[in-house]
Amino acid sequence: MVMRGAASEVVLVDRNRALAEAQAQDILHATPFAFPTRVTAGDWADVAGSGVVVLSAGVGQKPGETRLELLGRNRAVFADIVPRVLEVAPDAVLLVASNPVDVMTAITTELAGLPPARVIGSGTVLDTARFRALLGEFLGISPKSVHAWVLGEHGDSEVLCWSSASVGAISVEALALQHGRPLTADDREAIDKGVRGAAYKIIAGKGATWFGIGGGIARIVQAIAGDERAVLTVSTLIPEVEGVTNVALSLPRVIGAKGAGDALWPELDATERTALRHSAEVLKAAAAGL
Ligand SMILES: NC(=O)C1=CN([C@@H]2O[C@H](COP(=O)(O)OP(=O)(O)OC[C@H]3O[C@@H](n4cnc5c(N)ncnc54)[C@H](O)[C@@H]3O)[C@@H](O)[C@H]2O)C=CC1
Ligand SMILES: CC(=O)C(=O)O
Repeated sequence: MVMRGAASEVVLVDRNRALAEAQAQDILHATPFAFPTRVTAGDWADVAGSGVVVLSAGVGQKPGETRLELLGRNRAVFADIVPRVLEVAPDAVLLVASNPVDVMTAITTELAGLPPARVIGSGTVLDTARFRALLGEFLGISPKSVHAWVLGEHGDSEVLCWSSASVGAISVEALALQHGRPLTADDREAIDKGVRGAAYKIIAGKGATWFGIGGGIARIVQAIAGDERAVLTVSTLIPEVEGVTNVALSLPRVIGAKGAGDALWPELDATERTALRHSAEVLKAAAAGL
């Protein structure tokens, strides 16, 4: 957030106060090279008046663990922190990052008793970024100029929307052909694996993922703070998707000061539509299991 100038003030709250203070100092020292942000460590009272509260407390995956396996532990953490946040910042947009982020978004919406628009999960903002980055690498094009989306669960059942992936006014497939390097089934599989398996690979190497999600969270906060009406793939509780009711998952949504606005219902091919239904069913079952 400091590197993007997404906030005028950032307060870090962690039950490990020494850690929050150390991180706050370290980040503050980057501000002369970034944006003039006030960065402090604080207690819940210091969250008062926030426009956005990012909820990232809890446990992360150990190597090989799935996101859904974290559910019970992180639900208990959120049952502790969500009421504390609402007590001091009742008007904030809540932005959930803790995993499994879709089910945690549904749980937070319920715990907070807020309209779904005010409780956003970072969802597939990160997977979408990974997809764009890998397609950009393959095509030799800036990832910022690649328009491609990952929908559904932020997790194993996520849906890479190949049918609508484009650059400029041309599909990625046609562009790859124009470049004389057609996108083969093996290329697609490698990109799919690179997106879907990214967290497992990074966690095996360094214990956690930091920078991709940091960039994604900052982008969402910036869109809220600037009331941008930017389209980002985030998770919110949806009454119905592909026949599955009352489930939180990612679709492209319009993000502004009030949180997540309308979904842009994507044009999907039959395989993607089936995969989105499966993803919704996986998430619904995980929430029901709890
Ligand atoms: N949505 C996404 O794309 C991503 C989600 N994550 C998720 O974010 C969460 C955090 O990940 P990391 O920062 O790597 O973990 P971490 O273990 O480094 O940090 C979690 C922090 O939460 C604090 N905490 C735990 N319970 C608390 C409570 N009741 N009150 C206040 N603080 C509390 C801990 O002291 C710890 O410092 C995990 O669930 C992880 O899976 C991580 C990366 C990407
Ligand atoms: C940890 C996680 O959810 C990710 O990096 O995708």
